Amino acid sequence: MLTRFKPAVTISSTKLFSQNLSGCASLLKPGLKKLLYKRNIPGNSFSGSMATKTEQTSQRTSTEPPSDSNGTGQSDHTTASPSDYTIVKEGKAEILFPNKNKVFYNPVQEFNRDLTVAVISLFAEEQLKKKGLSVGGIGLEQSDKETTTDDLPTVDQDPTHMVQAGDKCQDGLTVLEALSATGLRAIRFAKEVPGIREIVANDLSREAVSSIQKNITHNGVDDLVVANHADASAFMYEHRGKQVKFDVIDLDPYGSPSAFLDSAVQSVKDGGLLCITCTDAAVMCGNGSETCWTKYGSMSLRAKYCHEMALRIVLSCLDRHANRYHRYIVPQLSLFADFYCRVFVRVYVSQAQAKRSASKQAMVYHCSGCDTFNVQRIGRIVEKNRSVKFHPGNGPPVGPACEHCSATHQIGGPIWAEPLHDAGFVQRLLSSVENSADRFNTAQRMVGMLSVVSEELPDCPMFYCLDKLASVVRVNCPPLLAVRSAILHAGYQVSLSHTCKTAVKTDAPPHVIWDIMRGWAKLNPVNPSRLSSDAVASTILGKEPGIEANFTIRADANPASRQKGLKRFQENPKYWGPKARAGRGEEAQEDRRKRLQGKRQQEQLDLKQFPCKRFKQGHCEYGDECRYSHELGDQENTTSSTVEQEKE
Ligand SMILES: C[S@@+](CC[C@H](N)C(=O)[O-])C[C@H]1O[C@@H](n2cnc3c(N)ncnc32)[C@H](O)[C@@H]1O
Ligand SMILES: [Zn+2]
Repeated sequence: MLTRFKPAVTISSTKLFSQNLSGCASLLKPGLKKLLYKRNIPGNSFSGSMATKTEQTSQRTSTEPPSDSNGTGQSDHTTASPSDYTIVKEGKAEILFPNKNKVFYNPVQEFNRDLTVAVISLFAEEQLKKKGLSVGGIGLEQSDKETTTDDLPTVDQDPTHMVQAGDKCQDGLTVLEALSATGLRAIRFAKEVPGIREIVANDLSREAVSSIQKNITHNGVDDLVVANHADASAFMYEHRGKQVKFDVIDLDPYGSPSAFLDSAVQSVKDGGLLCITCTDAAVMCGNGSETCWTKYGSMSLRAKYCHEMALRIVLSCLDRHANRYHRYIVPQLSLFADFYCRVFVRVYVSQAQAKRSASKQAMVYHCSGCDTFNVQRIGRIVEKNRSVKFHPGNGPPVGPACEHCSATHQIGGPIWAEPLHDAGFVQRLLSSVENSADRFNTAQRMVGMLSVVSEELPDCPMFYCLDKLASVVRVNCPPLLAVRSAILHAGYQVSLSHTCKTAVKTDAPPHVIWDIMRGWAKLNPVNPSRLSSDAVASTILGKEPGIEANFTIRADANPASRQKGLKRFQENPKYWGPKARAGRGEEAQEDRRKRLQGKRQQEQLDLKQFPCKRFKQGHCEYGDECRYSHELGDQENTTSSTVEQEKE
């Protein structure tokens, strides 16, 4: 059983809570009056109409600042000295971070938090517009005048209708940061997102809630942020059904969010926004597909497109959770950054729309020999006149063996096969960040990444990776622009993916891609001795191409984000990676991590300087995974020049 509602206050203050606060408030000292008023907010505002007395009491007590871990019943902010904390500044927030590492904080995730502030600001802007209010300071004032998007009314620029960050807005958003740790995110939302009515910063750890409370006071956001001590799932379940729900829920757990998804999809308002982080990317990238199955209900694959597939697995899982409650998702933005997935999705209620979800999900047939992939939708919709019929998908799209190399297929999924992003939303987000870059420390990276995202082909799940295509057929790696041009010359579309800098995302069927590689191999002949022992390469190159590839460089083959020289694919930040959980011999682990950071990678790099003997002799079964170099002679030059071009 949960113990979260166990009051940690003295009996006299608990008694006060059970009385009518407006009646007794005048008897209290001003400071205490403010504190009690604040604690009472969740019960009143989330219940919308009138919550039952029991509900109010339990919610109020759940927001009590917890006792310290030594069980004195006294919140440790009354006893701690300033030397117990390090001050961390991020955005407009200043966080007192406990030196004992009892509470979680990962500085590397600043990009994640910046992005979330930008996304929620834009979401708030769109929601408030419907209520005749406009928001200031998020870089959209100009574009608002220029574009009237969606079904939103135009808002006059009357200053009395203008909402600023930091001010409480009665018509504004209710936000739940369900796994808050220090409260950093919640406090940043309070200070940087305009149009906030209330934010609940929740955590299960007593130390964390104590830290949140301290930081709320330190930042002077008592009127906007409430600390709450509860299990996130239980708290969200309390706000499903007829209870008034949250406009925005942020989930930023240790590892997988899977345990929180069912409650999250139910406790967000119709049309509300979920912001979800997954730092268990490894399991979604094929390292433990059985674990991926237990957490997300999908099989992951070890493939070059695995980071995009990870995003699609999370979205698939979210939509399937939502469907159980006649809900469905619409992704706004889905990013793979550094070592984690971050998805922003809106959740809507509609039984009719939820029925369409099977046709938005797909299985992936991945060739174990040449990495060709085929996507198979699970459902099929036939619409005629006004009738809509739902059928199982037709398939499979492949035979028992790969038509290109004769190897067998692995089956991955289900994955989300619809677009990862809402193009309009991404465009407006990009404008907002460009026009107010000084709001964010990581603005440059945000602009670069959002620019690549805005160029991604929306209807082409997954992609090929240029170096992998080349290594499969044992040719030197063609320049990215040459392959992109060949695809365009053949009459298909092509784009990059924000998840991989050598991605070839295209609507061209696999046989066209292999024809292009055959064409490249004709221009750059492969040493026959290399082919003789490689069944995959010799099978693919043994077929005559159906089309003649044209590698003449086209101007439209160079994406705008690349021409502009934007910061699109950043190097891993220092000490990157998911941080260890708080309070578990953390210091030692952290030190160890810093000591070892990059060491293994360095060792790998060192070995990569030596040519692989097996590869030289014609066959290395380790392929891309080999610790030694497979880049020999002229190959080396072409590959590095491709990378150089990418860096330009
Ligand atoms: C990764 S940290 C959150 C970091 C924070 N969002 C940030 O940006 O700095 C995860 C937090 O979730 C809390 N937590 C873990 N399980 C929980 C649960 N079931 N309910 C509520 N909080 C939980 C942990 O105590 C920890 O503080
Ligand atoms: Zn194959």
